[in-house]
Amino acid sequence: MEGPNSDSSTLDKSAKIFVAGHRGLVGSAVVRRLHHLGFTNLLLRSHSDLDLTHQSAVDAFFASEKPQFVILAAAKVGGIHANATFPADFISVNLQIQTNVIDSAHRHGVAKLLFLGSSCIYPKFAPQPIPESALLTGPLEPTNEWYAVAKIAGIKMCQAYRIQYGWDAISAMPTNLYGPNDNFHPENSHVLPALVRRFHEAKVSGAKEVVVWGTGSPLREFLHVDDLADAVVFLLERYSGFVHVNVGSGKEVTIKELAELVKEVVGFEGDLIWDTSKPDGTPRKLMDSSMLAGLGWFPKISLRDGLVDTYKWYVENVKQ
Ligand SMILES: NC(=O)C1=CN([C@@H]2O[C@H](COP(=O)(O)OP(=O)(O)OC[C@H]3O[C@@H](n4cnc5c(N)ncnc54)[C@H](OP(=O)(O)O)[C@@H]3O)[C@@H](O)[C@H]2O)C=CC1
Ligand SMILES: C[C@H]1O[C@H](OP(=O)(O)OP(=O)(O)OC[C@H]2O[C@@H](n3cnc4c(=O)[nH]c(N)nc43)[C@H](O)[C@@H]2O)[C@@H](O)[C@@H](O)C1=O
Repeated sequence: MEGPNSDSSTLDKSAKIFVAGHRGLVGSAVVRRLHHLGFTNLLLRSHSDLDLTHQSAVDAFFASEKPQFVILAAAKVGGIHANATFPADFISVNLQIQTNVIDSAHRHGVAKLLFLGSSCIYPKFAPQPIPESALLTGPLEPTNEWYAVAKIAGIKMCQAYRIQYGWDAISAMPTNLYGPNDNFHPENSHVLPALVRRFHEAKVSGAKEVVVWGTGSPLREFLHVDDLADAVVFLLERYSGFVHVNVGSGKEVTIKELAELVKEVVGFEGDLIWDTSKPDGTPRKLMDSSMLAGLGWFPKISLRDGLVDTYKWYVENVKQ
């Protein structure tokens, strides 16, 4: 799906841009967006070619390739179950990747870096919609506090390098994302891809019911990854501020409403069963994206359209 806002791009189309994590949900969407805009000199390395937790390998990569811009979309990512089950991996891997990339990028002359965090950086009971100023004002949601602490450290590292070296490192905080190349793992993924897979498999097998986690009452804000990629390029080109920037759709739904929508889009005709032994997580996390709106960026893809697009991609690429 085409993003609308970064079309009048100002960067040189031959700029050497390293998109870290280009095979993931976000990284692949950023690559699609940059290609659409005519960028011709993208620097890409898969995880097997360059493990970003290896400091010396990352440093050698930056020393030899000398990218001009970096979009840091490589991370250890997962849904509520993965975050709560593998806390050591989520804090350790993320701290290593972002520390290695940010520090090497600075030392080897990268002009600008964009770090991707997440809405989970905010306190569990932050004011709604959540402004950027809510950072570090209260306790985090326990299911993802390890991941959140790493992401907060990433924001602070960008700010520290800006203060000490005048280096142009910025941070974007997306809300819950979905789209092509998402992780559709049955347990470790986020809710939207998990439900796409579960409803699709139930439809194909003729199952009478589908189990959905929690009570269905938590509210979540979803943004299609093509909108996010558009915002990322927009910020890379037009924002050089100290404060991290929220990137949301401004629209929230309950998990129950989401499950009903996925059921309808997939075409499953059975019942929903709620497994209340599973955690709900944060009750609500609607971002206040007025700072980004003030810069002139707005999302374009509705949840229904984005879900139809994602299900089509899933059927064509993941399941027969
Ligand atoms: N998905 C979401 O809902 C949200 C995501 N974000 C943020 O967006 C960013 C990207 O997330 P997303 O695209 O969803 O995640 P994905 O898991 O889809 O992609 C992450 C990418 O990083 C790569 N990667 C992981 N570890 C390493 C490593 N050690 N060395 C090199 N590459 C590595 C992965 O490769 P491989 O698969 O081979 O390991 C993968 O290509 C993250 O910073 C995340 O916090 C923010 C808010 C919401
Ligand atoms: C983006 C954000 O994502 C994570 O936070 P989260 O928003 O809680 O993520 P989630 O998508 O996994 O769950 C959303 C809600 O949905 C419910 N739910 C129902 N059924 C399924 C289900 O089948 N799978 C999952 N995963 N959740 C389900 C689930 O119980 C919860 O109430 C962070 O850890 C962190 O990674 C982060 O930053």
